[in-house]
Amino acid sequence: MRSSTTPILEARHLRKVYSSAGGEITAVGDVNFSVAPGELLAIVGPSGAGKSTVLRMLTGLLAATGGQVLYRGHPVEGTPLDFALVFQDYARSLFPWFNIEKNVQLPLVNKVRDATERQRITERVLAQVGLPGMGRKRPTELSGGQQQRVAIARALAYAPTVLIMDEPFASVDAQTRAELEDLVLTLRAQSGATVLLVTHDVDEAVYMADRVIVLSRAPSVVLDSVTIELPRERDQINTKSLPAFALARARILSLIQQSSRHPATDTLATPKP
Ligand SMILES: Nc1ncnc2c1ncn2[C@@H]1O[C@H](COP(=O)(O)OP(=O)(O)OP(=O)(O)O)[C@@H](O)[C@H]1O
Repeated sequence: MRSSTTPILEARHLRKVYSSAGGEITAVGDVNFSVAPGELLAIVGPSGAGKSTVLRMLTGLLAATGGQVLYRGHPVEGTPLDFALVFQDYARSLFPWFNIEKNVQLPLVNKVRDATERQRITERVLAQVGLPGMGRKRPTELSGGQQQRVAIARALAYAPTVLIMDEPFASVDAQTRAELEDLVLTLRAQSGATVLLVTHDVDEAVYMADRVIVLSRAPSVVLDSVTIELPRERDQINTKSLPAFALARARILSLIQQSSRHPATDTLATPKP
């Protein structure tokens, strides 16, 4: 998708300086980008580039030191109600003492007042993520991949306008990872949601995204915004065999490698006076 339309989300001169006992660390230097409605935007960069920090600022969970996040043209103060978040650590994002249904329904309690309707939505999303009839089980009775499906179902139940995912598939095996990537692509096609995905995995970013933002080492800036020239319908084997896939992958990997070879001088902690 091209971003010729009005952006739904914008990062303007985002900056984040963390203060810790050892001094100050400028994690995010000056990050600027915008996201079009319905776009799937992946954010990649070297380890420690500040990808998660940028994502947390976009969600309003973390205050920026400088700059602004705009959602539909308005500054974000606190997480907008139509955002849903999925993180890497499914084991900590599900409540082990609640069954699957209850876990999926928790964020819906204030949004959908009618309990029967909540139950109907829960059953629908569990079927959509391939876990029909599993609602009465507890998270510990499910595999890691199944637990992450529940986390995705919970986000989906909320019918978000913007789905934010931070390394959502990093803790599952390669086969499950591929299945979950395809699941998110299918759900995104059905819902039309805007999706932001932080990932370490350049192949995953190219496979899933419409566009990939490449961050430099900290203090990060956007090195490039790479539009992925692949058909919208993706397939784990055929898409990855296309020349356009290899070209985008090579370009992004080379940017990350170059960035890693030239460490930014102000990455190191500056001791407090
Ligand atoms: N709460 C915090 N307090 C102090 N420093 C932090 C905090 N959170 C992150 N940092 C530092 O900010 C920098 C960026 O961290 P962040 O987790 O955003 O990067 P990342 O690109 O997501 O990393 P990775 O790819 O390794 O997951 C790192 O140097 C990290 O140590």
